Amino acid sequence: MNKVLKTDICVIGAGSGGLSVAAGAVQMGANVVLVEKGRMGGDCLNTGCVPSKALLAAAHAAENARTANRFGVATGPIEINFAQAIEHVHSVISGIAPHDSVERFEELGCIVIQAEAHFTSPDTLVAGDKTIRAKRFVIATGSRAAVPPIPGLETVPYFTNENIFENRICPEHLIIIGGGPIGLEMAQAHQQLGAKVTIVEMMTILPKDDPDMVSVVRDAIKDSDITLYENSKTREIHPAGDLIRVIIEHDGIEITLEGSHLLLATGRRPNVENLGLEEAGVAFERTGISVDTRLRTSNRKIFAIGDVTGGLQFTHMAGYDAGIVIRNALFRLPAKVDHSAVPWVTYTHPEVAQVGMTEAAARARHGDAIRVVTWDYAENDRARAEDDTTGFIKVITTPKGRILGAGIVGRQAGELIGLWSLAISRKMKIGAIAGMIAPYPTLGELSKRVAGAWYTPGLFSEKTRKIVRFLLRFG
Ligand SMILES: Cc1cc2nc3c(=O)[nH]c(=O)nc-3n(C[C@H](O)[C@H](O)[C@H](O)COP(=O)(O)OP(=O)(O)OC[C@H]3O[C@@H](n4cnc5c(N)ncnc54)[C@H](O)[C@@H]3O)c2cc1C
Ligand SMILES: NC(=O)c1ccc[n+]([C@@H]2O[C@H](COP(=O)([O-])OP(=O)(O)OC[C@H]3O[C@@H](n4cnc5c(N)ncnc54)[C@H](O)[C@@H]3O)[C@@H](O)[C@H]2O)c1
Repeated sequence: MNKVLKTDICVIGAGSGGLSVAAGAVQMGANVVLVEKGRMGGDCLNTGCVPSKALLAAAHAAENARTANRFGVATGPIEINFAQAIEHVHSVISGIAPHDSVERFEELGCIVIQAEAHFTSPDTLVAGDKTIRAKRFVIATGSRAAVPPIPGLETVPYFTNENIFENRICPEHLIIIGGGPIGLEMAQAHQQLGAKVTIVEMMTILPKDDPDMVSVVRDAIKDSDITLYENSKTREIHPAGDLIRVIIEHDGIEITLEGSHLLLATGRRPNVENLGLEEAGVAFERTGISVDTRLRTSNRKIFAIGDVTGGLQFTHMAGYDAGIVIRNALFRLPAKVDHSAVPWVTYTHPEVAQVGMTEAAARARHGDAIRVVTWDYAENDRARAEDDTTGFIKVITTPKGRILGAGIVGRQAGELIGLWSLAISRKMKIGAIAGMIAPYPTLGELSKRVAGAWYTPGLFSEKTRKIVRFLLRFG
């Protein structure tokens, strides 16, 4: 008979969420069992954030070399070794992997089981030849690429995020279905590394972001050699000799595309299958495991975090969820999730970053009782010096200046959004940002200037002029 392992916390899935719970809980004195069926580090390390940003870094190097001429730097024709770019991707993964490894987690004091786990009852999990009983379980099994029901798809080879970073030959023509963050980041990475790229999106690109910002990204994509079809239905897919034929409907017209490779980037499905969720009494839907604001499932001793809950699918959210679970499970504090200051960034060129409410969300909640201020990169001296003046920052406040949301499209938008995340989470008013001293010349000045713009109508008004003239009478 299996030996039963008894523990305080059992975590299923060693990705961004599961590793954060395990590392935090064990270092705070809990006994922790961590179960992982695949590679330690999950999607983010192996097939998500890390490889995609590493590939983008290689692509940016190519693009910078290609455009260096405008600074008077001649590079001559550039040569791209795609396989070497992929080597760079894998060396970055290998560099980070020890931090997420079995060895490190065992050293921290966790028992790590490398097997697929499933519940057999509300308080029992089986993983390989081990049976685990835990005071609390945490399901952090993540998500996988959703495969849309396109007729003929099964007749051709295709990439998803799971295998594209294994491809060492630059695609001659990469057709990408889906214009969300994965589709756009991979489109630019491959185009800048030498591939011809076509994107087919059934709605509009980046549908979760502010349309004003998205239109700046759309212009950049159209200015590059990427072909973009929005509002287009993919009708069918066939092999065509060595090529892949994709038939789409765009503006009522049938268009036939032929590519050497195909990437599906059409969203995610939560990993809820074969987990024994019914046996555990854990309710779930197609979109993910249902959780309350404390991330408890319908079985109060089982929590679910990260992508498997189908919420905001980002590494930093899986990490944030982990903190909520630790407070609930270890300290018995009724900590609840607060999504009012969640940032996200899409690493296109230009980057798009958002935190808090978009303008549309703020209008839906507050009607016209909001103020919207913007400031252009073209007015920023650092952006001019670096010859990258595309983009703007937009901030949404209440009439009294409480910050509701901020969006940035442009160079380093992801680095700039942190200030606004802090401001919203600390419920700061826009005056705090306007009063900050920003070093010159930095892109950070964009934040100060947009906050200053909030005061411009009042500051340079007839009323202010009258007050100043009155005060000047006294010497
Ligand atoms: C191409 C791409 C780029 C991305 N870029 C970014 C980015 O730039 N920034 C960002 O914030 N987010 C990004 N994301 C999203 C990010 O990767 C996910 O939000 C994050 O990995 C979710 O973490 P998780 O812990 O919920 O799941 P995962 O990291 O997927 O981990 C789940 C783990 O559970 C294991 N598992 C599943 N079922 C079982 C089982 N039954 N038994 C045992 N183990 C099991 C899996 O093997 C996996 O290792 C990107 C995603 C993709 C695909
Ligand atoms: N920079 C980042 O933080 C980053 C990067 C990549 C991924 N991610 C995370 O991973 C998630 C998944 O990314 P994603 O881009 O796959 O998903 P997504 O859901 O964000 O976007 C998928 C896109 O595909 C389109 N689509 C769906 N079915 C289609 C079809 N049959 N034909 C044409 N278009 C279709 C959708 O309209 C949508 O625009 C993201 O939502 C995000 O949470 C984050």
